[in-house]
Amino acid sequence: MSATVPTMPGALPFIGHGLHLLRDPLPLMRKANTLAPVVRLKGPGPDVYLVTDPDLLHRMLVTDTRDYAKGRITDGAAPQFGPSLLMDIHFDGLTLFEAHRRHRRALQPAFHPRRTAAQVPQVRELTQTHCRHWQAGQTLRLDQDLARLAYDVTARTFCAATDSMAGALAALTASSTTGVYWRVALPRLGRLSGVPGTGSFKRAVARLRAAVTGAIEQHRADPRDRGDVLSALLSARYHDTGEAMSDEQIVNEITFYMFAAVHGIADVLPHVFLELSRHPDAEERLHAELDTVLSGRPVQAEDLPRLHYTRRLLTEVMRLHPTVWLLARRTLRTVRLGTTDFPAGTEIAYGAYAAHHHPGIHHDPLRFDPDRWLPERTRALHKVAQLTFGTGPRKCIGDQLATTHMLTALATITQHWRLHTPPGHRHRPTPRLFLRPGTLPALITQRTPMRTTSAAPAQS
Ligand code: HEM
Repeated sequence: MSATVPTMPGALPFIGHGLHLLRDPLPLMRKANTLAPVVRLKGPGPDVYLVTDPDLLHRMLVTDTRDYAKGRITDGAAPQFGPSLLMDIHFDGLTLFEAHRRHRRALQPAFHPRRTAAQVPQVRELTQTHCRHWQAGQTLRLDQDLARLAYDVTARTFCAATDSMAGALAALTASSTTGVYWRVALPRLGRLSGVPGTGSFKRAVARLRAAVTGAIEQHRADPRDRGDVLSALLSARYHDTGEAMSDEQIVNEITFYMFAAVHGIADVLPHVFLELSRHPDAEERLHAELDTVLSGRPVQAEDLPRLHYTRRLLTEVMRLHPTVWLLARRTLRTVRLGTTDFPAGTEIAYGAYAAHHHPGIHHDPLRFDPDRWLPERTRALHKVAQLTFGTGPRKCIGDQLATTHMLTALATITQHWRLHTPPGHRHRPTPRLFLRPGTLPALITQRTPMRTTSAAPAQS
């Protein structure tokens, strides 16, 4: 079957492309786009087939999704976090597809838009408090500083929890991306105890699980809806049996959600400020929109749908710097992709980074252009043009929540502050499990929002 699939150049004996994937995978992803609809990556373990063609991606993720399991993600992450929605979930008598649908249906109400919108004041206040320690003229490590904000926002909106939970989340994030990535990139090596991040990662997961267990006890002792995700999961029920989830399952879910959620404010927002530093025209338009829509007052949930340019900017930053840049599937039966049949058990990968940089999907893909997301222009785009949160039945369940948190924090910060990377700063992102911004210094200056009389939606 694989005779028709070209192999990515540069494979090394024994480890194949493993070292490239650990060291500098982003150029490899762009190169794959130029080679073929499906490209073989060699590994120390089984070969992985990276799908780059947009129509094949759509088939794999949307129309033929029943033919695939999560594969490596489950192998790499489930033993550490416990099985949860992101991974392969099994219920007796149901196919993998049906089991996922049943589980997702029970969890979905926790992410209802009304619940998410109700978190805006909390996220705004946490951001305002966080920024109080900033001083004009100061240079910050933006990557570290915004990560601290992300831990606070995540701990409070997911578990109504305070500092100790945020501390556990910080420890997990610091130790995790390398350790988990090694397990996913090189599953066999990942089982060895000397793999970077392994010991501290396991301790950090245990610490966060203990903190979530403590939060469950507190919620049970005082059972009221705190507006957080945990309150909603405690009242979640399976539609067919009316059963609640076990506490262990809730801990699995919440631990993994928080692990994922941090990366919005912690990783996407630094990339936003990087792009604003590079594109003063975009910064000017952002400020103009915020001043027109907010007129100097703090952002509210009702403002978010009117921040059209801010949303486009965020979408474009996540196109160029997609946090979840590479994902995997495993075929459950023989599937045909293009002209090749792949037998059951084949490892398949897809990447938001590759798709977002594919010249057949995006015109001039390296160019930063928030207006490519204007409604009249998106209509012409391929269905897989936006894979930041995946697509199809396995699309991110937290996409709206993450977007709401990011927009709220971004609007609150940029109303009053400019954060510019110093001239000559060389951006070195770290693509591990998540695409992180790397070291990102930023000089802070203050700005005073213009107070306009009109509160009409901005036409930017
Ligand atoms: C900027 C932040 C985030 C990004 C970029 C992101 C990205 C993604 C992507 C690309 C997928 C698709 C996975 C696949 O195709 O295999 C996904 C799935 C998922 N995400 Fe997120 N995510 C983010 C935030 C969150 C948050 C806040 C949560 C909290 C609940 C979350 C929970 C999940 C879950 C549970 C899934 C699996 C959904 C399913 O299989 O039904 N993510 N995410």
